[in-house]
Amino acid sequence: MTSQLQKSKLAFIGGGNMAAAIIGGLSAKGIDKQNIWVSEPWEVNRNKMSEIGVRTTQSNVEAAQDADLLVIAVKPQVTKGVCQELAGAWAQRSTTPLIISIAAGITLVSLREWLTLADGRVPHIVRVMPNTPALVGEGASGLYADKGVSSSEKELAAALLASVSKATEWVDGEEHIDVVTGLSGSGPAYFFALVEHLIESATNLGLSKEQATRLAKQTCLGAGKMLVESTEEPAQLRRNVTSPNGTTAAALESFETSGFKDIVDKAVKAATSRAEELGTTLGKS
Ligand SMILES: NC(=O)C1=CN([C@@H]2O[C@H](COP(=O)(O)OP(=O)(O)OC[C@H]3O[C@@H](n4cnc5c(N)ncnc54)[C@H](OP(=O)(O)O)[C@@H]3O)[C@@H](O)[C@H]2O)C=CC1
Ligand SMILES: O=C(O)[C@@H]1CCC=N1
Repeated sequence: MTSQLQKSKLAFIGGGNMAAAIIGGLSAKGIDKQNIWVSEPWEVNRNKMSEIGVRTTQSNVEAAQDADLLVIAVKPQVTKGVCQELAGAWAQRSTTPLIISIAAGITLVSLREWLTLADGRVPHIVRVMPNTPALVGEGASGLYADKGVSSSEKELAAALLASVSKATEWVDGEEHIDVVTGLSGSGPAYFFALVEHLIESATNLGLSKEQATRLAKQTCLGAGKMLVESTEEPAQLRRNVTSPNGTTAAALESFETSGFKDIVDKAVKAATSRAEELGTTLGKS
């Protein structure tokens, strides 16, 4: 973590699942919780944040007061209102925080318009697509900076995400943030769904749910660790498990006969398209 991040005042607008994951990861990394403000209207989520030890408020404007870096962590559908509220409150401020928007699909064109101050100034904005494994310091994040974002601001944004992510990737086109959303933003849910199905299948075949759960979870973790730590390609790791005419070959053939590649391809495209659609229906494309 950079010293600049350690001494920055961080504000999170919205204290839901993704904010909790990032803040939990930051807190585990030892960042000063007194430097983190969260605004959250829902008392239950606000209390969860208070229990972590960060400062909480119902007021977005109060959370954003004097912030160096502000994370917009509300649903895409409420992003416009939040941005306009903040822009209104910042009219008298000589400086504005670096904005990090994690809202799926919401484009820089929209964010810029909604965040423009009365005197025409526009805060600097970085779009980021993180994922919930940030909570355990194993996040994967894609980033794209608006024009005008300085290299030190890019470093600050990257430092925030890198402190909770093992893969922090600047993408070379804004539209690629939607692809990151379809890959790693939504990705943890794909693996959770696969594990749910594995447990159900093994339970139906006679294992106890508890045993099946332990074995499936550890298989997922072990495979993930090999993917990250091995120098071999995913395809080679797959081949290493697959004995000719053995059990894995039988399962993989079944996957392919059921159209596995196509199923995954369609799912990633569906998520990517949904992100694009959110951008066009909720804002400006
Ligand atoms: N969850 C994920 O895995 C990921 C999510 N994202 C993005 O992160 C953003 C947040 O998602 P997620 O954390 O899942 O959503 P959540 O609904 O869990 O969190 C959003 C929080 O914002 C609160 N909120 C609603 N309106 C306001 C407001 N006007 N001001 C301040 N807070 C408000 C909500 O309160 P209430 O419930 O009362 O409405 C809620 O607690 C989304 O834009 C999503 O696209 C990005 C990557 C991954
Ligand atoms: O499902 C969603 O829309 C958000 C964005 C990526 C993960 N969750």
